[in-house]
Amino acid sequence: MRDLTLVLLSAGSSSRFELDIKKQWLRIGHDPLWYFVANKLQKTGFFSKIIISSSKEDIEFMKNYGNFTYAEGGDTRQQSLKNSLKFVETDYVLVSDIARSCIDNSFLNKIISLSSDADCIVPYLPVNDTIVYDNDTIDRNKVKRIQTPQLSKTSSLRSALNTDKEFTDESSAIIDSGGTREFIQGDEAAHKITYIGDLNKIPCLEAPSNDTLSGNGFDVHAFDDKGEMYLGGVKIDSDFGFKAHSDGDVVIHALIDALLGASGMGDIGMMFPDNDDKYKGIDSKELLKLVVKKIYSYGFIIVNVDITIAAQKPRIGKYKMQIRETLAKILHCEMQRVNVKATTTEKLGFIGRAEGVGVIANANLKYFDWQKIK
Ligand SMILES: C[C@@](CO)(OP(=O)(O)O)[C@H](O)COP(=O)(O)OP(=O)(O)OC[C@H]1O[C@@H](n2ccc(N)nc2=O)[C@H](O)[C@@H]1O
Repeated sequence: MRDLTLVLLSAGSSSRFELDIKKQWLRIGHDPLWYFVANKLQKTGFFSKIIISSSKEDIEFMKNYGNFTYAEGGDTRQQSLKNSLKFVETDYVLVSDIARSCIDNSFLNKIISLSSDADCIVPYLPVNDTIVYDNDTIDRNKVKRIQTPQLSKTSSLRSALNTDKEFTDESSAIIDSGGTREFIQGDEAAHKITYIGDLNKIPCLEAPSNDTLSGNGFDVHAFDDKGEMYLGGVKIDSDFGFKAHSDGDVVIHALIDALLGASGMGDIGMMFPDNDDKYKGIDSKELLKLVVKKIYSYGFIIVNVDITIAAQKPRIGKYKMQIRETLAKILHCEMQRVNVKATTTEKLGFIGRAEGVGVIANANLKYFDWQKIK
């Protein structure tokens, strides 16, 4: 058995998937698709290391799930592969697209254990349809539908990728550089998810968990005797604002922490450090929009949020509806799923002494149910 590294390419933008969610973040139970695939392949014991190529911002979140080696993706599949090869120390490397999510062990074992001295071992499927190429009908027996995973000699692949030409698979690059490849019978089950309709052709994927994921957020800001006041994205009539690095919208900050908490993405200070000039005076609605985009792209949907504003002043009542409308629009959910409460502390503590405002928020999320759209 060869000493082997697995490279899983998962840095795609899912541009052809036409949903807010990136396909590698579809959930199988509680597991994102990329983790479902990496975990399954890790359990085969075939690989001395598993390298996953993904976008820089996704890698931060992915580290929550597993102790794989993460390589920053590039603008193209080939660039992502080159970046991943920097971490490969074995003579052989198996490269697969995360979107081929149902590779079974017998298929994998057939590729890995093939005794061949070719630079690349390539699974393919025959073509059953009539093929017309540039208006000419061609011999379909000479046509192959190439699949991954492909097994390459690491040195051959590295030198083959030392080119300005772009290839969509390893074997094409290796052949172009004068290397050799051996074809092996592919597997229909190793179908690649490209379009939403492909979800019907991936038998091994189970439905996402129906659990509700709950998170909470808490934030406080002291009053400042100058500046404008915003709460829940709404301008509040007052001659004082909040002491803060941003616009001090303590409602949105608590809500962001509730969303980050429910999705397991840490907290607001990790995502928007309060010593980063980029966020000085920033409209907190922009921070919320960034968080909501991540929530949806990572495969969550927002069920409801509930916010309690503890303040002796300002009076919140007349702003509640406007706050709910503003937040619901940013959260992409109906207004009845956004509840806003206000309370005083009966003049007790720093809030009762009107030194500042405290907010507690709760958010409930579910996983996007892709089974309903396929
Ligand atoms: C919105 C922003 C950006 O402009 O600033 P403000 O406008 O509120 O000042 C920040 O995201 C607002 O982050 P927030 O988390 O409320 O600030 P802090 O309470 O100071 O915490 C900053 C960071 O320190 C960490 N932290 C905080 C308290 C603590 N005892 N230990 C910690 O390690 C937290 O994990 C957080 O990520």
